[in-house]
Amino acid sequence: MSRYGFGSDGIPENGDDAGPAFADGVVAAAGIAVYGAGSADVAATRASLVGAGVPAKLVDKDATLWGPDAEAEAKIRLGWVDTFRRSRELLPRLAELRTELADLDHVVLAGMGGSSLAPEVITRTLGVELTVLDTTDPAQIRAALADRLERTLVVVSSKSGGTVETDSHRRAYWQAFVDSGMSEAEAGRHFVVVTDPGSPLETTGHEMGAQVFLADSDVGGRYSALTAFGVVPSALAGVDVAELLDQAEELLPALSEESGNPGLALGAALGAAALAGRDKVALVSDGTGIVGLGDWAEQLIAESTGKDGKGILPVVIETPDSPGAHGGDVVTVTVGGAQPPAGVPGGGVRPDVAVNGPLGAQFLAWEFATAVAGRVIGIDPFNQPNVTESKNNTTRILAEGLPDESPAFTEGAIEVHGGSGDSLAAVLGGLVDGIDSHGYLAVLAFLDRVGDARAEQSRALLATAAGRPVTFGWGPRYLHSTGQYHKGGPQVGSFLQITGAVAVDLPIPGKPYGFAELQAAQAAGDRKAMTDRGRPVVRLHLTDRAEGIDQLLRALASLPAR
Ligand SMILES: O=P(O)(O)OC[C@H]1O[C@H](O)[C@H](O)[C@@H](O)[C@@H]1O
Repeated sequence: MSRYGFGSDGIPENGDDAGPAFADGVVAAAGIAVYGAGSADVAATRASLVGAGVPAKLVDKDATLWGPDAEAEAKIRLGWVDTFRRSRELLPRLAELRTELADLDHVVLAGMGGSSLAPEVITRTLGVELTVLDTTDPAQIRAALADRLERTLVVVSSKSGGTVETDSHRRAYWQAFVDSGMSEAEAGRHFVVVTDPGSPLETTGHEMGAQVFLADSDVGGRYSALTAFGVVPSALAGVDVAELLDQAEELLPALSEESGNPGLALGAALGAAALAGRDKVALVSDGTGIVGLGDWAEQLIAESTGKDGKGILPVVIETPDSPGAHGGDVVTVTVGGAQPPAGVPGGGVRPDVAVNGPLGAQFLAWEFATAVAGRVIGIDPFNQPNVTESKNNTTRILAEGLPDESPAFTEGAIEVHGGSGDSLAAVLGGLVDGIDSHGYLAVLAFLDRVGDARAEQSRALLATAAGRPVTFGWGPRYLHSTGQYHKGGPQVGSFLQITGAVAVDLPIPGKPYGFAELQAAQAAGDRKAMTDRGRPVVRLHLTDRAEGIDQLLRALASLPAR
């Protein structure tokens, strides 16, 4: 029997003595079912968590669960457990606002990391349009500004109120509204602000004449899916958020239980696997109705656990057919929304663990599981000690100017910086060969998520060539997510950074730099954080983006598979 209760052909084992194994491996409540968390290792971990009273204590928001060093932060970070109650209070005002702003039917969400990832999953899953801006790419932002401006409602979401990308989007939209002939009062009507009480953005929002929603301040960004950060933009875009809150509420009672507790089962499975050396989690959508949860869970898991040289690396796999879902140090987790009765979870993948159930309950179950896994592996799941490193480098670079770097060589539309070899294929082959035996490769693309979307195909090609976990992140979005793990987690990463020429820049009103310079400084700042750690970093700069992406994909396809 496999260690997580699934057979090697992906069919749950239910022959011989393993007859009830599959059934035993299912922990379900409130529509959430966690399959495959019944192995001996997991059972021991679960028993020790139960012995320490963790489930009930966590539901009671006991801040002592992660040790004395984590206690102060945990005291102000456990509101996510029942935040859905407070979020309900927002619903009448949101309904009114939707009617009042019915003419603004193009909703743009400016927000980084925890301030945009949940609304993106919610709206994608429910098929509701929402334009998410979590980029500094000038072409992507210019395209958003040019799209139905007079009908655009911009939700500016930032917990701290000080995030440079979000502040820059706010400035660019304000300028665009005013330039289009709107009065300041009219422009203000096009903004909704979501922030923590007392943040600088609260003041700015009022000054702009925006609608201001204050979020639960005792919930950290990556745990904020069911707070105003998840609820406000989703509701304004047209989602029935009450349903999501109901789904979470229904799950809560089970989370304090010693058995029949899906959050505990998932957390114990992830934590036990990490302790046993399986510290990468491949997240695969099983195709049963939840779209993009992996991108949200990626931030939750990476930023919560990747620190002190420890952590769980989330690896988002595009489809059940994509390469890289399995590996000796990988736990394969499929995620879905509506497992048919008697259906086999996994959507064609051979999962170690399968999590299936409604989205609102998934959010709460994954948050609970991450906090539990954090205790198992011995880290503080609520801080992010290394996120500021790249930000500080970026600020310094913006003040001092971009580093003067010349490429090792240029091949076609690609300038190659770093690595060894005298052709693109050789450099890429060398990068892949150099991946640590317990390591991973991260592709970090500071490009246009929409216009340059094909760059994402590099992940699957590299996974095939490397035979090791390969992640893909759009910069600067990943800096607010997996960036913490890259710097704070086990130092076994190799990095392929992709930057691109900017044809037409976009100024940031009130700032001495434009988006192109900010984007370049963010890429350079993160490069520095990695090279300072001695990690292998290759940078490919595309002098022509479309041609450069083609060339890169061709070079990757030519690498031998492992
Ligand atoms: O909501 P904000 O304050 O703008 O923060 C957005 C993001 O910024 C930081 O990088 C944090 O590490 C993330 O956890 C957070 O979600």
